Amino acid sequence: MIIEPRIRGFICTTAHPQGCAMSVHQQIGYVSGKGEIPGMAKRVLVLGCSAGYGLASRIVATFGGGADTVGVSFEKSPSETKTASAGWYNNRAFEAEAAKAGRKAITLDGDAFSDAMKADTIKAIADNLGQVDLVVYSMAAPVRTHPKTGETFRSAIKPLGAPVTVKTLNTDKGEVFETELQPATPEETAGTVAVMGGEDWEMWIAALSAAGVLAPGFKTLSYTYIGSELTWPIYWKATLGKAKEDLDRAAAAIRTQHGDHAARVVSLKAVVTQASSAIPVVPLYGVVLFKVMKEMGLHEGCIEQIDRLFRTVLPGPEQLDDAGRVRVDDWELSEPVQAEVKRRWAQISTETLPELADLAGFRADFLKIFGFGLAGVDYAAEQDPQVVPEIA
Ligand SMILES: NC(=O)c1ccc[n+]([C@@H]2O[C@H](COP(=O)([O-])OP(=O)(O)OC[C@H]3O[C@@H](n4cnc5c(N)ncnc54)[C@H](O)[C@@H]3O)[C@@H](O)[C@H]2O)c1
Repeated sequence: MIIEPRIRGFICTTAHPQGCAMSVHQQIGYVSGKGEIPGMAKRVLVLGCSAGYGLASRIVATFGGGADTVGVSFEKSPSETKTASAGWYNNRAFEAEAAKAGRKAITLDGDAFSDAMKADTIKAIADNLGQVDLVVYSMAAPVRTHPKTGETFRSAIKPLGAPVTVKTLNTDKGEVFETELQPATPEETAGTVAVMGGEDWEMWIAALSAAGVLAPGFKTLSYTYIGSELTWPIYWKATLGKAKEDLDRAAAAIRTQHGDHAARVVSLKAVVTQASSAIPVVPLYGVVLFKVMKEMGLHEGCIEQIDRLFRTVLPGPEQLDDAGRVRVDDWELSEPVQAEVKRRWAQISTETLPELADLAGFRADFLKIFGFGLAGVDYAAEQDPQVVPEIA
């Protein structure tokens, strides 16, 4: 079949197998081109391994650090007539490239919040890697069924306390408009913390530790977003921020149990992923930010951020913020970048968008998540949705 993008709001319901393979291949090329990262963990577990920051972490671990990996994600497999989700293709492409490089890559697909997936993962680690030295927690999910109580929680992307009026962007139409967002109820806030907070991360570390598959001196990282005050009303000072604050609590609890260096929350920059595209305000902030950072020569996507995290930031002298977090959002939040973003933000409208922001770049990045718009892929060619072609 000929596979084309089918976009519904902020998701694309199709994915291109060869395009996803090309995207993985290009990210591997970026990391390999920078050479080896000395001293990196050699046995790595990535939770949320199939897309965005988790996929980038797995790629950097294997192709920068020479690591064997176990990855966990929740993706949809293909049928004869339907494409898989992009992450499923990414996983197959990653496994093939890792095998070619002589590295182990075992991927488990299913609900990482469940006890069953934790047990399967422990077995996969014990059978294939023995233990892990690094656990990356890079999950972004809309719902979580609690493994002990069976209760299902949903995250809500809402402000706290009072309604807020914010500028946002319809990325399909290229229209900037104001919208009023209603505040979360206490239950919605608690639900968001239950889904995106630190409890599941702690449960993973407890389960891995009890099973004896964490190597002595292991480290675990969980990713957060703090961002600038332009996005705070819907992010950092909103339901998602409450969930992310809970990661800081969880990191401290893991450190108390496993040592001062065992757990860190890492604050990353805004990038285009499936998770971030769904948050109001963030795409508008993103299109302005990307244009400014590109003009200043500071732009990074997932792979550039995560490569910098493992190659430069973590091996360097430890620099933590007041809450004990590692910061790789330093370029995004630097004074010159934020001053210019804020100047443009005050002027942003549907009319000024083409001049002040990079909507075309955002749209291209969004399509790339699903394997569309990559150079070197023949989109007019027939594809078998059940086959991920190898990129030579
Ligand atoms: N995107 C950004 O701009 C940004 C910025 C800073 C920090 N972060 C953080 O990075 C982390 C990853 O976000 P992303 O944007 O890369 O997300 P993403 O949507 O690209 O990837 C999410 C991953 O989670 C997996 N997943 C979702 N539900 C699952 C489940 N129940 N079981 C197993 N796997 C599941 C998906 O399969 C996928 O691998 C999040 O903590 C996010 O807050 C993102």
